[in-house]
Amino acid sequence: MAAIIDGRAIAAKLRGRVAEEVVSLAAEGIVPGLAVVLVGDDPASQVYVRSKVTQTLEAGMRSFEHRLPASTSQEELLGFVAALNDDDAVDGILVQLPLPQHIDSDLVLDAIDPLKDVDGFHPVNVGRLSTGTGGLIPCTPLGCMILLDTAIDHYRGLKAVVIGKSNIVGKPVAMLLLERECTVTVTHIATRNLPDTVRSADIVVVAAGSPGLVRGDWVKPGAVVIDVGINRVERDGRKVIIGDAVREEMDHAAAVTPVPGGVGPMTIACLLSNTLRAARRRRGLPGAVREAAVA
Ligand SMILES: Nc1nc2c(c(=O)[nH]1)N[C@@H](CN(C=O)c1ccc(C(=O)N[C@@H](CCC(=O)O)C(=O)O)cc1)CN2
Repeated sequence: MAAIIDGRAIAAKLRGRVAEEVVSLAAEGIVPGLAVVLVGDDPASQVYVRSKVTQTLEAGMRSFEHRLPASTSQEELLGFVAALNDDDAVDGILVQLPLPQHIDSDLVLDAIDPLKDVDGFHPVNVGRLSTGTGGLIPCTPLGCMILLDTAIDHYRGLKAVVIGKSNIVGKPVAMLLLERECTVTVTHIATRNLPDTVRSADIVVVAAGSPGLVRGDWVKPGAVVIDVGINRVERDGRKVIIGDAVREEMDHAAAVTPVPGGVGPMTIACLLSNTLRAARRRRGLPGAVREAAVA
C-alpha cells in the first residue's frame, strides 16, 4: 500500500516554524510584511488570496491586501507594483495569477523587485535557480521538494520524470531535482510515448492540469508520485477536486500525494517561508527557515 504524504500536516508544521522565527525576528524589531495584489474577481483566486491573508496574519506577519478592479490597466498595475517596491514595510510582493487577459503577466512579474519576489517568478530568481546561486524559489515547486523529502533519503542518480513544462511548476521543479543530482526528463502533453517514459521513473511529478492523466500502469512499483494537479470536475452529480494522477490505482507506488491535501497547502506555507527569507535577506541577515527540516 502506498504511503499517503500528508501535505496539510507538513504545511502546518512549516507554518509553525515560520511563526516561531517571526517571533524571534520581532525581538529585533522586524515584522515581515507581505503584499498580495488581486486584479479582478476570479472566484478561485479570491479564495487563495483570502487564505494567504489569513495565514500571513496567523504567522504574525503584516499583511497588505490590495484588490483592484478587473478594469485596472497594465500601466496602473505597473505603477502599483513600483509603489510596493519602494515601500519599506513590504518585504514580499505577490501578484495573484491569472491576471485579466488585457494585462501582460510577464511584464508585471518582471517589474517586481527580485528581492521582494516571493513567488520566485522574476527572471533574476529564475536565473539564480538554474545556476544554483540562491534566490527565491517558486512556492509550489519548493513545496513539492519538501513533500518528496519525506519519502526519499538519497536523490543522487534517481530518475525523475516531470510532466508539465510551465514556468510556475514544471521547469522550476525540474531544476530543483537536477540540483539534487536526479536524472531529470521534462515531458508534457505532446510527448510521444508518455506512459513508457513515466514508467521508467523513480520520481514522478505531474503538473499537467489534466484530470486523471497518470494511470496506475504508468507508474513503476516503488516510485514516488507528486500530484500537483487541482482539477474541479463533476462526479456523480457532485463537484469534486481531483488530481492529475488516479490515486486509487497507485497502491504499488512507495508514496503518493493526495488531492486535495497534498501539494496545494504547501504553496501558501512556502509563500510565508519565502516572505520570511526575503525579510531577512533584505536586511542582510543570515539564514531563514530551513524548510527541509520540517519534514
Ligand atoms: N502568484 C501566484 N499565483 C498563483 C499561484 C502561485 O503560486 N502564485 N498558484 C496557484 C494558486 N494557489 C496560490 O496562489 C493555490 C492553489 C491551491 C492551493 C490549495 O491549498 N489547494 C487545496 C484545494 C483548495 C480548494 O479547495 O480549491 C489542496 O490542494 O488541498 C493553495 C494555493 C495559481 N495562482
